[in-house]
Amino acid sequence: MIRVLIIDDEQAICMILTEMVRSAGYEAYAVNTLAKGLELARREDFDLVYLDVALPDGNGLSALAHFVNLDSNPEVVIITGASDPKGADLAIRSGAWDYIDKGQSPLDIRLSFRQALEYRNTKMNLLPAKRDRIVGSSPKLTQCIQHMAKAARSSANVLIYGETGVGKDLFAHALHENSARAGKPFVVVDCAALQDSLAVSELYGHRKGSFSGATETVPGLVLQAHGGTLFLDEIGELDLKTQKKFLRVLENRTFRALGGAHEQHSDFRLVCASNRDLVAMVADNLFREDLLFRVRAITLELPPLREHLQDLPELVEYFLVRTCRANRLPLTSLSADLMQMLGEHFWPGNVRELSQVIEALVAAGHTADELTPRHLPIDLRALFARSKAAGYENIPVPPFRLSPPGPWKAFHDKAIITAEKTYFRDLMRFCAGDFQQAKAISGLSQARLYSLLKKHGLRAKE
Ligand SMILES: Nc1ncnc2c1ncn2[C@@H]1O[C@H](COP(=O)(O)OP(=O)(O)OP(=O)(O)O)[C@@H](O)[C@H]1O
Repeated sequence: MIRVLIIDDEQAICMILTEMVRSAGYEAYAVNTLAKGLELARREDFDLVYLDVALPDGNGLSALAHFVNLDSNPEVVIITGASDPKGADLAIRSGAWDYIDKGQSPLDIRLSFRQALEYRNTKMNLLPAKRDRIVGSSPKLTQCIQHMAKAARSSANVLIYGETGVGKDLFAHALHENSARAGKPFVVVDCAALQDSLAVSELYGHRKGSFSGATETVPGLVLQAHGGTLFLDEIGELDLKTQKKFLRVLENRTFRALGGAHEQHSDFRLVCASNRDLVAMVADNLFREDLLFRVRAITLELPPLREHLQDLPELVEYFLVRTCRANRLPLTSLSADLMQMLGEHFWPGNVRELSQVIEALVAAGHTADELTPRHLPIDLRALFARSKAAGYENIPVPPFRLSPPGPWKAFHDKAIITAEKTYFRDLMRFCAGDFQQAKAISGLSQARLYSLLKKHGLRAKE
């Protein structure tokens, strides 16, 4: 939807322009001071700005550059009650789309409006997207690239959704590269690795002496992203306390470092990624609804690889060339039956899994003229066979994790018990039940080995 901002202190002009915009089916917002106009335009995206010259708190022409350089890069039409050729010349040279006199006929004003919108439409659709390192030209992927490029031209917060390995990080980076902030910092926050106790210091920084061990004043990631893009990867992993604090930062882009006396400001554009279903997490009280609304002004959903298999040959070629080059090996190719096998696989790990499969293939078959199914690692061959036999529809989709993984301690304890059990089962199998040999290999004391075997229901030969 086209959005138009009107900045004029004359009520009548605001009404005429608002009426013109709304009757054309678009959104109009009118304010009567420069400060309010700038504040609104920095907060929200506009396609077109009508800017008066003589405003109560400043001169519109002098503020023109602030509007032209906004992330949304709106078209600006200067409106004046006292037009003069010098002012018109200056306005156009400074990036305004048009310069109109309030005394012009309504017909002329409408004509200028239509032309500005036509220009805007052409500009928005024709700018080619920089693909960064995104490979693939299927209709699905092309559409995602177009959405990404469109999102990049606004300043709205973007949430990138998709299963693991579909390219969320890649798209987040491409979005930054396509935005007006390209060339400025692109700061990644790995929310899954953010430890609860250190989250504040990592995000907002700390002052020297603010806690034992704080020997230096360190800027946080939020400040490092000033002028550029802050990318919150796996935002669903943020704990509720950190979510609450970050929501406040998002509202006005100000924060306070640990031990800091003053609020600091960071002008960052926010992009987030998640492979978890944040809506379900909201229902389970694991994610704040207000934060979700803020971060998903624009949503970009990336398809799993099995839904754009037309890209498989291009991706295979890309990873093959990349792997052979990195290992200084001659370029090789894939046999037709191997290609067919890859095309029939379900790809639960998506493009990341494909890149790993190609690396494994090259490692196993770099001396062969051609890579064939026999160069696939045995477990992959078995997996491919299983998924082929089961048929796509019988294999559970590796979805967003719909239920929370639960507390870390329970997960950790369970994982340890499983690993222990595997170890002692393997140990006793290797030793054919010989307790003394098992004791020697494991390095455990007699009593400890007994108790662990008992715990896991295993028995030794006396
Ligand atoms: N379309 C693509 N073209 C080229 N490489 C891709 C593409 N999609 C993904 N990749 C590669 O696959 C790997 C995984 O991508 P990425 O890390 O962006 O996925 P992700 O969706 O963020 O995964 P996760 O949710 O696990 O963090 C990376 O090496 C990335 O470069």
